[in-house]
Amino acid sequence: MGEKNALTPRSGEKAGGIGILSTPGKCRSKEEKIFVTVRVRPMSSREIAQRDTADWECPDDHTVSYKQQPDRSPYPARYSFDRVFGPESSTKVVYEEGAKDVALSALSGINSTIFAYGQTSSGKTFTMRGVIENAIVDIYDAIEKNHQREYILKIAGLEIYNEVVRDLLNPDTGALRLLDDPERGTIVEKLTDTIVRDCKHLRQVLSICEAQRQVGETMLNDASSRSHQIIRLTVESIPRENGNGNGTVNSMVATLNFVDLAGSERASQTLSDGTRLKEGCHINRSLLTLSTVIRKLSNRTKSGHIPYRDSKLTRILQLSLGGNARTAIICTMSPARAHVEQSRNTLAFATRAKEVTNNAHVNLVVSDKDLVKQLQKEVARLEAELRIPEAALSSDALLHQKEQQIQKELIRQRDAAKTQLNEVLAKMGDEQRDPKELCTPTKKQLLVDELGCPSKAPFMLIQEIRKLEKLQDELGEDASRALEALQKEVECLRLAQVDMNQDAVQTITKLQEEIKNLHVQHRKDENEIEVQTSVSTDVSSPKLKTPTRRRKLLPSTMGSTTSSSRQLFANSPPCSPKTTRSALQENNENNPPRSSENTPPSGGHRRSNSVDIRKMQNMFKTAAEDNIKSIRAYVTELKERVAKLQYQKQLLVCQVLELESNNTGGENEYGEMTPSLHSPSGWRLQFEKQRMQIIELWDVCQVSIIHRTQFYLLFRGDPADAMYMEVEFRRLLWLQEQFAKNDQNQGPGVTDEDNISSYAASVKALRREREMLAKRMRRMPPEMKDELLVKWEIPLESKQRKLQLIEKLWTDARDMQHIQDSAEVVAMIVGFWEPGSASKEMFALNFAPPSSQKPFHFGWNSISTMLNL
Ligand SMILES: Nc1ncnc2c1ncn2[C@@H]1O[C@H](COP(=O)(O)OP(=O)(O)OP(=O)(O)O)[C@@H](O)[C@H]1O
Repeated sequence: MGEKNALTPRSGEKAGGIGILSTPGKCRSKEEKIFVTVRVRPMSSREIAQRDTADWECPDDHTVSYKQQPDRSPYPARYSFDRVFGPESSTKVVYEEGAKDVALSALSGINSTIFAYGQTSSGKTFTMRGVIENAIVDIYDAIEKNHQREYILKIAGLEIYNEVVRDLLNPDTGALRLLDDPERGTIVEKLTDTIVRDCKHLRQVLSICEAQRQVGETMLNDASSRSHQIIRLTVESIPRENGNGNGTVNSMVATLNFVDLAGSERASQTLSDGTRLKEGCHINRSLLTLSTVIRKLSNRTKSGHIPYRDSKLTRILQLSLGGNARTAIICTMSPARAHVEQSRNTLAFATRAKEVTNNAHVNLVVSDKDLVKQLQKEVARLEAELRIPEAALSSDALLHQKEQQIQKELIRQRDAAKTQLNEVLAKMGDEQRDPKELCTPTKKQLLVDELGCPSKAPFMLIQEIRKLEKLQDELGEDASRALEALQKEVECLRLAQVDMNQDAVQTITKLQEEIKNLHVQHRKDENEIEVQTSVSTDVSSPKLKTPTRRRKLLPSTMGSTTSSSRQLFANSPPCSPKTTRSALQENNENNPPRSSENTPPSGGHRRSNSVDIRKMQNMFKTAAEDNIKSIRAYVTELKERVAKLQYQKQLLVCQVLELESNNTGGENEYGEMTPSLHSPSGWRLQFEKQRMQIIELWDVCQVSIIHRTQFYLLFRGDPADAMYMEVEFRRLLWLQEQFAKNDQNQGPGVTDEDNISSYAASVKALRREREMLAKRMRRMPPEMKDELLVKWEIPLESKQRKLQLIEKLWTDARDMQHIQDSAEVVAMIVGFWEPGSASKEMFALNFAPPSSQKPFHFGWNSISTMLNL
């Protein structure tokens, strides 16, 4: 019991949070087993008179053993418990060593229960009376010694008689109802709680309870308790100093239950009938439920329903049985041989009870008054925060600061660009207006100085203009992006702070207005620049062409003029996925990144004058983070829509093909006559032939062998498959054509990575797929693996035997047995083949070259992934 003192709370411990302050709070809970002791009473005079013998003995403080144990008895001869008290043990010792620690926990805010269990006349009432008396003395003693806290004790008494709950302090109320409280568990409605004045008053109240309890005479006990009695002490305490210094008053509240159960009895032994028999039935039934609850709790590994609700006793004691309470059970037994069977039952119950774990914690409460005070403080604090714009609108202020920084930066860059442009235009204007002036020594010299070589001047000027144009474009894009992102951030903030005070709302509105103005101002400025650009472009007569390669690499919104990018942003609602971030993302995902490698160098201008996109992205990253999910969902949805459209398109292609074939009167594209598709034999022939062609084309185009397997196993000759066959055939022809074209065009500097539809890239992809399948073979059961190796004639001990096997698959397009076997092996490895599990509509009929498809997608579920869109 000593280690359980660890549960004693420190004084001034704080409750978890405002939400639970009005009800018992939860602090430092600890799992702890029920403390189980056994008390063997002396032989009663009745037992002695009947010449019964004492068959039980207590060899030590933890063991009780049966003296007359037969050799082959199914029962244990010895039982061990936390403490065993022999017939000579006094009740004081039983209390001190078996109940005191638990009883006094209530003073520390921990719920506690002590109950006596045993057969009738085994000494439960005798023991509990002593335990209660000793506990009262100790409780008052402890209260007197504790000068730091003030205690209030309340007492209530109830009995459960024939499954009816009665108030022992107010018997006239009749049957009491049990109610379920989410915080406190089961509560007894209208149970009288009497505030105890002092120890003497407590004893008086206890005696009233005792007097009210149902007692009757039975064959075994002259004063047998016919009901379960629960005496409930409620111990509340508050620190005398009234608070812990931080405004929270720590009240603790705990209940201490003393439970004196009615004893289990056998009608044969008690020779009861009539009323006693009925009582005995109720007693036994509720004790049986208690026993079941204990048994189930003791075997928690087999989680299951705990039937607390099957009896009033277990409902009321629910917290004490596996819940928020410390519990001690004192099992009483007679040593007499006549009761050996009942005693064994008691010991079995005690053994199970030892395994039940409770989870007690200190219960803290804050009175309503204190709670109101605390909430008032919190409200005042929040109000004060809202009144101070800096504090309440810190995020707003930060945003404003950012916006100002960006604005400054944009203005600075715009001015720099303008100045440069003006300078260049001035020089050019001078040149055009008065060519002679250029020949004047000063001006000519100036230009020569500036450009290095007079003969290169026009070319250099064009270069300068080109750089400026680029700069303007970039600036415009950057500004649009920045403003859009800013607007979005403000919008999101506004939405999030709808409930903010009026000040905040006004500030936001003002900020938005400012941004709007800035946007208008920016456009105005930009228009000016555009006008100047067109002037400069006109002036520089040779049309400046962006190199084709660059145009191809840059997405339209990045590579074209600012107006198109503005259009994109302008069309997007602020919080739709198509905001700045998504636009950037889409560009990044679908196009090569705009890195220094892909963007032609624009001198030092970009570095020095352009807005740092990376920096800006980082600035807005946080705000955009939340939007990413919706962007992804949006993109996925788009992909799926595209996939569906693609599929619809393919169906149309098939219909056209069908019409074509009808129009040509059964003549195929090779000028051969095809058998009628409407006759089964005709279709079969056509199918076999087309399948052969497809298999050969797969081989030629180095198509994924997983794809081949899927297709081969799915389309087995059903006439309804005609269009799928045709589409696959057309697709492969197209691929073959593409490969031929690409291989012709492929120059020495172009790698396979550049040219994803090259034959070489497909070969590489197929090799990777084979390697992956070889790795995947490891998951197969060894016997199955060996069987396959043998079948495919791979030596079992050879190196890389799995890869050897995979490399043999799908290699002979003309051998149908080989194809069939290959398909089976691939399907087995990938594990996707379950006949009937896949629909043909889900099949990937993609016109993308195989090398650009992701080869390792298993399963048939996602159209978008399968179509690789
Ligand atoms: N440890 C003990 N030492 C001496 N006498 C005892 C002891 N335990 C019980 N007795 C006596 O045995 C008798 C039966 O005890 P008690 O009424 O407490 O049994 P019980 O288990 O409460 O029975 P029931 O379930 O029928 O109410 C009483 O006369 C009591 O005084």
